[in-house]
Amino acid sequence: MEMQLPPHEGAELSVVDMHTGGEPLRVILSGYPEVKGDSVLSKRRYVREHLDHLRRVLMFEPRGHYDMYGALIVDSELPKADLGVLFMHNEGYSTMCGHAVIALGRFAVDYKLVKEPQSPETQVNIHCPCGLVKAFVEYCDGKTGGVRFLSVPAFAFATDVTVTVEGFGDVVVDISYGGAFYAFVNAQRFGLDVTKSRTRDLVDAATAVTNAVKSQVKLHHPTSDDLAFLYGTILTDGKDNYSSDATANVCVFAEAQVDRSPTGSGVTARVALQYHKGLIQLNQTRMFQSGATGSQFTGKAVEETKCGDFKAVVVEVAGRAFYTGVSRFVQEPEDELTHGFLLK
Ligand SMILES: O=C(O)[C@H]1NCC[C@@H]1O
Repeated sequence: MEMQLPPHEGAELSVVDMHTGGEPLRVILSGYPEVKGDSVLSKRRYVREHLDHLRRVLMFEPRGHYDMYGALIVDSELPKADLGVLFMHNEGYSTMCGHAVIALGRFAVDYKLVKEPQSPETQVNIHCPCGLVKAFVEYCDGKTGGVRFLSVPAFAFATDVTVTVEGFGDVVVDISYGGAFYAFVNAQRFGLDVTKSRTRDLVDAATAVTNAVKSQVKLHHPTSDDLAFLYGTILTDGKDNYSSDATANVCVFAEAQVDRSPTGSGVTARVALQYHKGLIQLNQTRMFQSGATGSQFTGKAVEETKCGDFKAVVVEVAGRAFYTGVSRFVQEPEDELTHGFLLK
């Protein structure tokens, strides 16, 4: 049987689906109108204000699901960038996404968004809303492989901050930035284990922390107000002292969305925090494991730098992404659920 749709009306959107450590990435190939704005950050504002219906179509059911994640490739204003990208999820548009950068690195080489690929690694400069991220894609005999990236300067924003969390009382959290801000807490504080507890219990605790930090701590970022918001909470196994063993964490971000991967921007922020606390040295590679799927990324601080007045580090994260398929979606005008819906 031919893989063709019967005659139909309505808009079409085509995508390539990938995953990195189990976390989906839907890369949008076509179907979006021009995204206006003279910078990636202003384009992020533009899609939020004018094109949000398309995020719902591609992220929500029946084409996506509660935990779907997407990437829209846009032009960048930076001469050094090979591409710009906007990230989307169940609640809106994030500023950084490591699992997406790992997948997009491969995608950019395979779909020829960079000039001549080089072996053993091809560099792809990806302009994310948080800034320029440099990805290095293994490339051999015409095939792409693992990806490592150097993120924007990452820094510990505040440590040992006490917040009052509904249902749990006073909780001490650390807040760190890895292209997006996260709160970090040892899951033990809630009697939970990031690798064994029910996902729902981890989500409830992490969401309560996120709500508390959002309402009780004012964040700021030295370069842009657009970056100054809490993206999520990462519950950890507390194994922050350097070890050759992996340390596990679960990231709950956006609207109680659960990352299946170890979270690239979360690993970046966590390494910055560990470095700030003197628990890891420059170029000491640590393994980070997703409590959700067991998938792993490596992370290491490679250089000291500054971000405004914050002492910061450049963090390198590495992982692997895979293709899962391609889809051509349609929106039939008679379909009353065509705009998308979510079940909580
Ligand atoms: O790997 C990351 O950084 C992302 N994964 C989903 C949530 C974060 O944006």
